[in-house]
Amino acid sequence: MTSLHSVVNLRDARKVAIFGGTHGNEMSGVTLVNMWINNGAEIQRSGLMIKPLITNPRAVEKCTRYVDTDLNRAFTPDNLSAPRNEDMPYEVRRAQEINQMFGPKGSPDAYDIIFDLHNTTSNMGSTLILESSKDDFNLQMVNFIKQAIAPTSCSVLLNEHPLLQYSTSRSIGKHPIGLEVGPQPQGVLRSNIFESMRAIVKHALDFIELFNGGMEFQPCMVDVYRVSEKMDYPRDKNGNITAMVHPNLQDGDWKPLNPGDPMFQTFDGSTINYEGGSTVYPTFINEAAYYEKQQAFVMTKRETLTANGIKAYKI
Ligand SMILES: CC(=O)N[C@@H](CC(=O)O)C(=O)O
Ligand SMILES: [Zn+2]
Repeated sequence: MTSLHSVVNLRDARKVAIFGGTHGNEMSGVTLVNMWINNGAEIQRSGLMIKPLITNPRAVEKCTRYVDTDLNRAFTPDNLSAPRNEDMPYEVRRAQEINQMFGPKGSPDAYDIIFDLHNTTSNMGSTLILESSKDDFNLQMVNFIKQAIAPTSCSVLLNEHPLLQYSTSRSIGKHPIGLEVGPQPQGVLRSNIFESMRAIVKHALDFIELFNGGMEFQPCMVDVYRVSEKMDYPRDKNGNITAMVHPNLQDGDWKPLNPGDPMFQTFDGSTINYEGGSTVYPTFINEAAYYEKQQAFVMTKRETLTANGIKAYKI
């Protein structure tokens, strides 16, 4: 391909974690991880240490997103370094425990790859979530997965925004990767969503095995949707919503929203249009968990990233 992008040598990846139940009511990840804890044959790969973990067992038990605070926002430097005490929110204590087991975040001891399994009530299909546009390993893995499941589509959401990025459970690993599959209601298990998630995890593990085995992956391009802005529902002065996602936008995740297109519908039937200056690609449209986060959907822009080729070197 180009001389700009070459093949780089990376250390092989030996320690892999699969997190489920970071949100206790997202049932595909909870069920798959519990299944793999009982019998890990399906996720074993030669030369790999693969550890499935229920990250928020109390929330899973209650079938709720979280108990005290959102675990997938809790892995901040402040939380992780706070002196331990019993009055801390449960999820902050749990974040410290998980960081000890799979991190420490930013250290050479951290797990190489952490998959975190989520479900959304939005019509997003299968989506891989990246936190860096520069991570050649993850970009190559995503490219491999996309090709493996084609013609079924798998979108890539890049959350690399200075203000909108958050401190995820997976962020303690060297190569954090989220897997978000929907639509699936909270607390519900749907076979199609479960199987899509399962297939993607298996392809990802195949990729890691091939990489460790010495396969060289050529430079590639990956189409991504980069998070640019979040959009709240229209609200009154008490904070109550005054409009719903417009029927034209509902379930239209990843479809272009052009200036002037309908966005919300008020209870008395009037339409609120998108007034932005350029086309965006909304996703997480009407996600149930985001009402409390004042978010009706997130806007993204399309971009093509280029990844270096990669090859493992052994030490
Ligand atoms: C619906 C949902 O929980 N989505 C995840 C996305 C992610 O893992 O980055 C979250 O907000 O934490
Ligand atoms: Zn989630």
